[in-house]
Amino acid sequence: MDTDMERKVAPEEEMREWCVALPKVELHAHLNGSVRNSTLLELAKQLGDKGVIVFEDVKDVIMKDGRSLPECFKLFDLFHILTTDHDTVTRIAKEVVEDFAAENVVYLEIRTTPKNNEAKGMTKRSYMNAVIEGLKAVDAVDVVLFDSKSRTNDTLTCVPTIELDGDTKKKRIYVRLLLSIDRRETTSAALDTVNLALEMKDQGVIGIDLSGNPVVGEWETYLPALQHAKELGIPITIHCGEVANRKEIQAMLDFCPQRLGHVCCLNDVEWKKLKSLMIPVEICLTSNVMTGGAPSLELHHFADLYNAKHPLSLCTDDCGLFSTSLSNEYYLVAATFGLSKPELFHLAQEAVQFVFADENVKKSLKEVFKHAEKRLMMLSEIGMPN
Ligand SMILES: CNc1ncnc2c1ncn2[C@@H]1O[C@H](COP(=O)(O)O)[C@@H](O)[C@H]1O
Ligand SMILES: [Zn+2]
Repeated sequence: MDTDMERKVAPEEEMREWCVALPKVELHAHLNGSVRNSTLLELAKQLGDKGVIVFEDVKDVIMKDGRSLPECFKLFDLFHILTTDHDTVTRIAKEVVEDFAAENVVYLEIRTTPKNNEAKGMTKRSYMNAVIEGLKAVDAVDVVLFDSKSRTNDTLTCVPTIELDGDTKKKRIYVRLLLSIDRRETTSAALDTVNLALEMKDQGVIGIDLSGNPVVGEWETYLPALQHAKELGIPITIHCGEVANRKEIQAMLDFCPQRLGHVCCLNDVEWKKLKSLMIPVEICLTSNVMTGGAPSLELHHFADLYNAKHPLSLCTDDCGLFSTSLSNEYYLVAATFGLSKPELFHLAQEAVQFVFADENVKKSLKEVFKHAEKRLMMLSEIGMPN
């Protein structure tokens, strides 16, 4: 029988563990799509007991495997019923950060749609305050939420604290917020969100996202708000090409945001244009395969972009909804496309370049990776690519 010292680990299992140990940067994660199933079930049970929903129906929906794109958006409406009060928003924000930190995400941009809900006395501002309260309530890890220019002592003296071999130091995770404009919103509501992002830039809000059901709404509706954000110097990321809307994909590429999410349904001309513009892409493998944006993992456009050395970063999109994790997304890349550990490390490290946070944070993150590289090399005697 194996002793602990001689523990034999299957290569697949060893690779999974290595992907967890790898420090990672998450740039595309929706708050309400990243909620733990156990929390959703608990919230559903409470609302079921109050007679607001039928628990058994909701339970089946939450636990179902595989979701089409239209089903996802039905589910989000349900999630929003479950999570829409200030205390619950605070709770899920706290848990989501804890979960990402637990798998060695060292920098997290979490995006969420600020919500008005008169019945709950909620404004977009109070919703965001509840999110921030959740981030501050995290105790298990050290959350760094502000830019060094707006607060002192937060980022300049970062000591990397990736724990791979039983150190007892607290882990550190940088967290920044992106405010999402939902495609159902009006121009004026979208402008409110951009103005809120400006107002909250000293509180960890560093960017704008355009998301929501891709078959709903018109590009022209959000353009004034996105233009406004651009003029204010607020970085922007856009969900692009989840469906084949030629006119919109063209307009999004012409707008040239700092980053794009998904880029699934681009035709040859659009694909060439994306590559020539070198806009960094947030790649969401599991999400795209589950919602039909990519035919399979093997045929996912990751391979084309990766081989072309296009700037990209692996992301989860909605780790709760799609039952994945960022470590799993790295594992899938290794298992599907045959990337080696040094290549995976390089991929994770490169994502630092595309974060919306300031240069001090980037510098600290580079240190984190430098430090981790030595440890990961010790862990599996790997060499890094030149
Ligand atoms: C699957 N692909 C996707 N495509 C487009 N938008 C998505 C999305 N996944 C999530 N969202 C957007 O994020 C919201 C949930 O988080 P928040 O309430 O903002 O925290 C959804 O309502 C949708 O607008
Ligand atoms: Zn998304």
